[in-house]
Amino acid sequence: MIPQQQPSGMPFQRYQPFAPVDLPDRTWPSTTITRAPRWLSTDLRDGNQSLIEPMDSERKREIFDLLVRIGYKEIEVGFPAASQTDFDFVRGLIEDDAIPEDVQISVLTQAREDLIERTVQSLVGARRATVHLYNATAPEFRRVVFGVDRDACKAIAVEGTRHVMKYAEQYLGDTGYFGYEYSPEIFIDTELDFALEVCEAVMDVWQPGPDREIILNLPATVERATPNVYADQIEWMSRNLSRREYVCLSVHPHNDRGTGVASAELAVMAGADRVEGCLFGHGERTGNVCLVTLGMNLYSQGVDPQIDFSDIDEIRRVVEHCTRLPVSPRHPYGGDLVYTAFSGSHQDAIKKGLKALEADAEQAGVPVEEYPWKVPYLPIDPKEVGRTYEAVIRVNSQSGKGGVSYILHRDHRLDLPRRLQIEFSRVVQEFTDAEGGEFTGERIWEIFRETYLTDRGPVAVMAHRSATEPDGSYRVSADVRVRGEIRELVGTGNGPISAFVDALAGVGIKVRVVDYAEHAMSEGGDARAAAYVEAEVDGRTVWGVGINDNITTASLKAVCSAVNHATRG
Ligand SMILES: CC(=O)SCCNC(=O)CCNC(=O)[C@H](O)C(C)(C)COP(=O)(O)OP(=O)(O)OC[C@H]1O[C@@H](n2cnc3c(N)ncnc32)[C@H](O)[C@@H]1OP(=O)(O)O
Ligand SMILES: CC(C)C(=O)C(=O)O
Repeated sequence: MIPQQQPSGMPFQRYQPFAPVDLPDRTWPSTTITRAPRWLSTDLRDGNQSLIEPMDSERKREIFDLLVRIGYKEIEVGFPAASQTDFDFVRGLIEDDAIPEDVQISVLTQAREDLIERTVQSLVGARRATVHLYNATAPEFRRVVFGVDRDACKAIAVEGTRHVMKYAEQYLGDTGYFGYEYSPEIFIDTELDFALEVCEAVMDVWQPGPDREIILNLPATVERATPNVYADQIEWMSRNLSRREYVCLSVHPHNDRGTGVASAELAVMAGADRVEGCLFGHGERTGNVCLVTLGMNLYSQGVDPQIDFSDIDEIRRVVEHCTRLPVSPRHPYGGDLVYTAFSGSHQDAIKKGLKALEADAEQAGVPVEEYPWKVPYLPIDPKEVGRTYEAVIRVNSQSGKGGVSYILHRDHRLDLPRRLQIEFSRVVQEFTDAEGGEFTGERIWEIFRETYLTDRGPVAVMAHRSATEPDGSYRVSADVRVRGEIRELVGTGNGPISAFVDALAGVGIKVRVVDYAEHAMSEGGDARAAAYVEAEVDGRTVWGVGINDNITTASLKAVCSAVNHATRG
């Protein structure tokens, strides 16, 4: 019988479903994103305002320099009217000439005249700057926070815009490029017709036109709907706004439902031109949408994100240092574990995928790093964000032969035959089950050596000489330590292995070779070689391994290894 779910007992009835948008002819579901939107980083504002310990000027500057270095062109640098630290930081950027010519800084303010004046004052001398004004427009905020009706709420936005223009003229004049951004805060909960009405009224004051854009930013201040609803809202606004060609339609998703990235992506499909967010999703509560994930999602679809994430760990280090908050090891693209497979079937597929990629690239005559990436379980090539393949496959009790043999190949260039992979992974499994935790490459190598490359056991070959007899048979004479005593053993066969097996039979050690493989471990004449022998010894079928500069020596060692392995059990 299928198990029946039980009522949770939690008071879910207190919550209402989000009302959908009536947009039956929506077009966004059938669009695709073919180029990066404009990005605005608000790490230094929304990101900073939500830290346990807000950044000091040094940390803010470190983030600013990082953002510039990796390619962000629009950076919200603070809320200058909020504190002397924020004000001084903006002044420092301008006075130190730290803002490249092609970077536009922006600053946020409430729609309060004194705050607007101070905000504009912070920008004196800036080459390119935007004032970003906001007021909440949602019904609950009109009622509870501001105690205003629709008209009074709209008037706050309109008056605020006038004040921005007045003080910009007074303090900034024509000294640089001055931009304006307006956000109906809590847009996601605002009636669409009212959001439109407020934005239109703001535009009537700002008068956007050629070379005078307005940024209208429609925030999901608290993400409360599924991403498709946000997309509908954005498409509706995009369709209904007048002067659309002069409007940069911007979105500002938060991540309260854990769908901030999806909301941003669907919003771009629905017509948004610009996305505001933070590196690694810092920001109020669950954070702003993560700019790293958005950028790398585009990258993984073959679209240039216009941001350089090639040293993702450096980006993460700076962000962790400045925010004093860790990035989760599971964070898309930048987390420590996101390119790592522990489980057997994943490791197996990755190992095969990497091998196939190399082979396909070689066949196509293209360097592997230029060949179209297609490796199971890895959406992108970790090397492109500065990771190596070292961390891709890691071994614990969930791992199988694929992972173990991958590590032996990666670290020691050993290509274990399939049945040896199976045998050795069982050996490793016994250790991982008993000891728990992760097994490093060194630990796996130690177990491999203890299992196959030790001389512990009844036989060890010390030296050998061989010759081809007149009848074409092969003759081996070998100095062998047999049960603690050095003996010279002689045997014949159709090759060195069968001759050596014949020699061992002379001292009562019965070996039947079932399978054999060998390969060079590196290229060139002086390459070391690995030999693998699967042999039946005393009724047990086991593998032995020999490694030596000389392939014959490696083969004889592999036979001894099988004997010793079988005897030790
Ligand atoms: C969604 C967002 O992230 S918005 C950005 C939020 N970020 C911040 O608030 C960080 C910086 N803020 C601050 O440091 C402070 O809020 C300051 C310095 C700007 C203002 O401080 P205070 O004057 O003490 O006001 P306070 O912070 O309590 O703000 C609430 C007042 O501002 C009003 N208000 C809030 N937002 C706005 C707005 N966008 N436009 C106009 N008035 C606003 C409220 O109605 C309230 O007014 P009341 O006191 O008359 O009831
Ligand atoms: C000021 C606005 C854009 C904001 O931060 C939000 O709504 O989350």
